Amino acid sequence: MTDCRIAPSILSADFARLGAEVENVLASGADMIHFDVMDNHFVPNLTFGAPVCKALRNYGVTATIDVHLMVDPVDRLIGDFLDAGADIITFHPEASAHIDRSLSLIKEGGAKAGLVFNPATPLAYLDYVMDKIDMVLIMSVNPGFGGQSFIPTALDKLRDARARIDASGRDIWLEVDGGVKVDNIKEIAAAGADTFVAGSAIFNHRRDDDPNGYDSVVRDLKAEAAKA
Ligand SMILES: O=C(CO)[C@@H](O)[C@H](O)COP(=O)(O)O
Ligand SMILES: [Fe+2]
Repeated sequence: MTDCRIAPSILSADFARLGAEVENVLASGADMIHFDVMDNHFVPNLTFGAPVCKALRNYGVTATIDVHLMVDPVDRLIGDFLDAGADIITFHPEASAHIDRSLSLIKEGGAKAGLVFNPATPLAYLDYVMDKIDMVLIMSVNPGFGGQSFIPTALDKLRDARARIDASGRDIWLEVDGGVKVDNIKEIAAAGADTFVAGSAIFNHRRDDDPNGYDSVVRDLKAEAAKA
């Protein structure tokens, strides 16, 4: 495979040391930061909002911040995240009454836009908005929590999404989120993903003998993906 981006989900980071965790994981070779926003309504969990994204920017984080909105409704928060410095904003189509409008809000604000597909949500939502999409995010767990197991049917869905992206001729990233580990990333990459969210696989595998704590696991994820 050519592209391979590792996007650590800070959901599994130590929140009390968030700035340092982000700094360390980026210094370990991660390509971007995955920022999971949960509202205890669209998903049964509550995390953090735009002020935390802004705080990371103020701390000095310049890397791509990939905001995964698990909130309903979506539109009111888009402006907050654009102001907070988000580079990519993705949302679940079920959570927007006007998907085309939500995508336009993100793009007009200067960020990349994407749709997120739960395991049982059909890719048909892409049909009439492909020209506004910069990223397709395939959930390989039901959203709400880190540390769940990869749902194997996501592999077929990735292949389907890859075919749609290739047919579009556009530069659209195909991200996968949930249960990505060193021992399954090769198969996931072979199914067409180029951007890999990994939360527990990274933050639960800190090594004190690595210069930045996460060097070994980020290197192993990339090496396995490259074998696809
Ligand atoms: O969006 C979500 C969960 O809803 C994810 O981004 C998880 O945070 C990924 O965690 P792991 O499955 O990699 O531990
Ligand atoms: Fe996520």
